[in-house]
Amino acid sequence: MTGFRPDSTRPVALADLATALGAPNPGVDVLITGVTLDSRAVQPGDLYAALPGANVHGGRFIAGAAAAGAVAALTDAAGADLAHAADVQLPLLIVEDPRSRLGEAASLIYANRDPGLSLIGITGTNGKTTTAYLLDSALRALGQRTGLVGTVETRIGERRIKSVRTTPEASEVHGLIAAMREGGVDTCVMEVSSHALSLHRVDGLVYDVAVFTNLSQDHLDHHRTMDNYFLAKAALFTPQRARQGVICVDDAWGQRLAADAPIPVTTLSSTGQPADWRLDAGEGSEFTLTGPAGRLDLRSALPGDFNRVNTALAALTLLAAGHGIDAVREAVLADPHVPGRMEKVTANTPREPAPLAVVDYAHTPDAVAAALAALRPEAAPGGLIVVLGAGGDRDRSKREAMGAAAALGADQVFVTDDNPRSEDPATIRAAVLSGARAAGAESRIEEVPDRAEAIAAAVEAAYAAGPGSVIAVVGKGHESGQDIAGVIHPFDDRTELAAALDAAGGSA
Ligand SMILES: CC(=O)N[C@H]1[C@@H](OP(=O)(O)OP(=O)(O)OC[C@H]2O[C@@H](n3ccc(=O)[nH]c3=O)[C@H](O)[C@@H]2O)O[C@H](CO)[C@@H](O)[C@@H]1O[C@H](C)C(=O)N[C@@H](C)C(=O)N[C@H](CCC(=O)O)C(=O)O
Ligand SMILES: Nc1ncnc2c1ncn2[C@@H]1O[C@H](COP(=O)(O)OP(=O)(O)OP(=O)(O)O)[C@@H](O)[C@H]1O
Ligand SMILES: N[C@H](CCC[C@H](N)C(=O)O)C(=O)O
Ligand SMILES: [Mg+2]
Repeated sequence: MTGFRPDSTRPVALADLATALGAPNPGVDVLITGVTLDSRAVQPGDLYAALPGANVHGGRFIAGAAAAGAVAALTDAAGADLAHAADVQLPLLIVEDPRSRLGEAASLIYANRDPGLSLIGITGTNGKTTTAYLLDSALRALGQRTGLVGTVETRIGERRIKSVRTTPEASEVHGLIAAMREGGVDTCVMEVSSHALSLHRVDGLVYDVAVFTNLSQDHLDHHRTMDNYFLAKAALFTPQRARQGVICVDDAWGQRLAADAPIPVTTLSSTGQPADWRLDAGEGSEFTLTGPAGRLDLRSALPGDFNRVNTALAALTLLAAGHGIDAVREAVLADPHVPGRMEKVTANTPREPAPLAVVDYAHTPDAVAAALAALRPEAAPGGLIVVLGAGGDRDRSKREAMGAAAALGADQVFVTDDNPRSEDPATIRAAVLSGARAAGAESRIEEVPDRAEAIAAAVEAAYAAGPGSVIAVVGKGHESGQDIAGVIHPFDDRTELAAALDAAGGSA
């Protein structure tokens, strides 16, 4: 749960909601003031959406929801059967696919047909969080009050709360937009995951600008094929969901999206593909953007070619949203802080010469390759050392490729645990290791199950490699816990890395 709900609501009569959803009217005169799909989060006056799930049918919790103050439930026939079997008296709105109606219901309940603020939605496999922070920082530099919804946190102006998922469920998303309107937010920047699109989490919202970063392997556990994964993302670039698009056409998926999108789009290329805007890399982190509205000389605050692209996408999104080119140039140069993405970590008492130590969120094969390529120029004469694992209960087929990308991109690889979740950690490591071993020499690859020990071993290896060495701890970025068998153990790569650097300093 995000924990944000609007303070005031405009109650909706159950009969009106039934009409809007095309559900039979239960004939009970109640007013609805909120909505949730989690019985544990019900507040008095709520509609409880009892949805069928992968583990359980929400219909099982209708009694609990009623006890907590829900005044009606939205469900399907199976949910209604469960409610009747439990002798629950709550009025029911029964529709065929309640998940697909939740956005519409929430939009009505939270009066979001006209949200009263600008909405920017960012999708793509990698770069959503980074681009969202870049945009948020630039919008604030432009004097706007901003809202942010994404992997790291949800923010309304200065109020912030840690995120559980990248894009919350429709009931929360709509509650958030209403709370942002109340809080005087001018623009909300939202990461829109492919899960969100395929699971109807952003139904009922129309983005002023939709942004596409890139597509590469991830989440095939959910989408099965890259084509389905692409189509889930492409659904954002339709008139029902967005007024216009900003699309990076560096990969073939972006090119396909730009060619097929039934909305106006602005394209960007950093690789020489035909596009409206061309990105030319300059010295260090500098680059120029050249396109129909002129030329922009910009600089990326974060290392890596890909961060030039993210910065360029942020700039083009602001132009698309109607900001002038001079204002955009200034705003994009405002220094953003992006937690856990290419974030430098330093020791309190470093033993000099200290290695460059970076925490990054790369958890796909493409991102691991991109992050290591970004750090390669820094790694001389010492080596580039990477620490990584892969998450459990997620796409299994990316693990070998992540290991291979690590062995190809780094000189030394420490394979460790990420969030094993319900899976056997050794099995996950074995997949990462086999990919690494297939791509690199055995002597450069080591398995250290405990993540803190792996980080400490990487620090020792960096000192052994000598001056100019680099350590990249990737996969968990901003995360503050490690999920092992459903228990979240406090763990922050940045803290562990700083502690390991300090310990190495102390041992000098
Ligand atoms: C595949 C997926 O996204 N599943 C989501 C889905 O699960 P589900 O429908 O199968 O849920 P279930 O456990 O069977 O329960 C059924 C229903 O009963 C409800 N329930 C359950 C128990 C209870 O006591 N009371 C109650 O009301 C649940 O809220 C749910 O609506 O609905 C649940 C409730 O909202 C989500 O928690 C769950 O997300 C799971 C935990 C998840 O991890 N999703 C990840 C993969 C995800 O969404 N990731 C994306 C992409 C990340 C990125 O690349 O950035 C994200 O946006 O974060
Ligand atoms: N434009 C990009 N192209 C390729 N790799 C990128 C790009 N931007 C960031 N990365 C890499 O991907 C990692 C994840 O970036 P970020 O958190 O911004 O993406 P995300 O799309 O929000 O990911 P998630 O879906 O997990 O929330 C970064 O830490 C970096 O290694
Ligand atoms: N939003 C991504 C985050 C993955 C981060 C990584 N640390 C992992 O646990 O796999 C997901 O839910 O797939
Ligand atoms: Mg993200």
